[in-house]
Amino acid sequence: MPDPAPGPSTPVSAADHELAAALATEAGEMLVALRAELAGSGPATLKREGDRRSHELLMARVATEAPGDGVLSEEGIDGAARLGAARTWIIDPLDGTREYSEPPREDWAVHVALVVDGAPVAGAVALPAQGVTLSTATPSPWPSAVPDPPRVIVSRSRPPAVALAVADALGARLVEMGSAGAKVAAVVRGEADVYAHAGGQYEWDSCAPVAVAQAAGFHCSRIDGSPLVYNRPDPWLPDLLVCHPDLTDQVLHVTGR
Ligand SMILES: Nc1ncnc2c1ncn2[C@@H]1O[C@H](COP(=O)(O)O)[C@@H](OP(=O)(O)O)[C@H]1O
Ligand SMILES: [Mg+2]
Repeated sequence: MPDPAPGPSTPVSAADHELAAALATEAGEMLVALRAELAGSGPATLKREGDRRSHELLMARVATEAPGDGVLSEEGIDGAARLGAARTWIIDPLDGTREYSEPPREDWAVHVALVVDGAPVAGAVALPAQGVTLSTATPSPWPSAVPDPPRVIVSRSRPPAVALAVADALGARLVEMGSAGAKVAAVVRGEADVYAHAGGQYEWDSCAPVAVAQAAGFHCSRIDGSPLVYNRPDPWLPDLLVCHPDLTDQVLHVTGR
């Protein structure tokens, strides 16, 4: 009999997967309603109130539903408690804040992930304007065949040179989209094949998307192929590769393994 695979020392239950999905969906529904309520009030108000209200909702819900766990949120004040916690929730209350402030754009997301021993073990990415939540509670179908030409998805405001180099090497078509969560969701849903990012991001930008993509069979790593490790003292995690497993070797050949 083979040795059991190494895994987190703290059990993760079905309830954790369901909680991640429920929280991301709930915050997303609030954000959709808030966007309608604030129609006409301008992008700065939408950005400020969207970030703040979603963070407040999620912090209150985690405190009630998972009281002993640590939390790291983009909009919170970080402390040392999460580093000593056996389980830590890593949350981006509104990813693609800029796109949220530009209705009717749909490329923004809510990220909720649970990290144990540095690994995202449960997570959800809500795409509230599309009425969709991807989660580890019900993993998305395994990747289907890569089309010809493949599609490389990039930031609409700051596409990194590495993504353009990958697209060039693969003879791929570029697809522009806001939000890290929306881009990873597009890969998981078969609307793109590679998301290669470099130059800046934080753990909350990629943690829940990576939980969802890994559960659906996609390759997830740093841009050089090394593992993504979460809940470190410094949440700066500037690069990311999520791609169709059939393209991993070709992409890593370009991005520097
Ligand atoms: N160079 C950089 N430095 C810091 N954060 C970056 C970044 N490039 C992208 N991000 C963050 O990654 C998310 C997706 O960005 P993009 O849409 O450009 O791909 C955004 O998160 P937020 O909207 O939560 O701030 C954005 O702030
Ligand atoms: Mg973000």
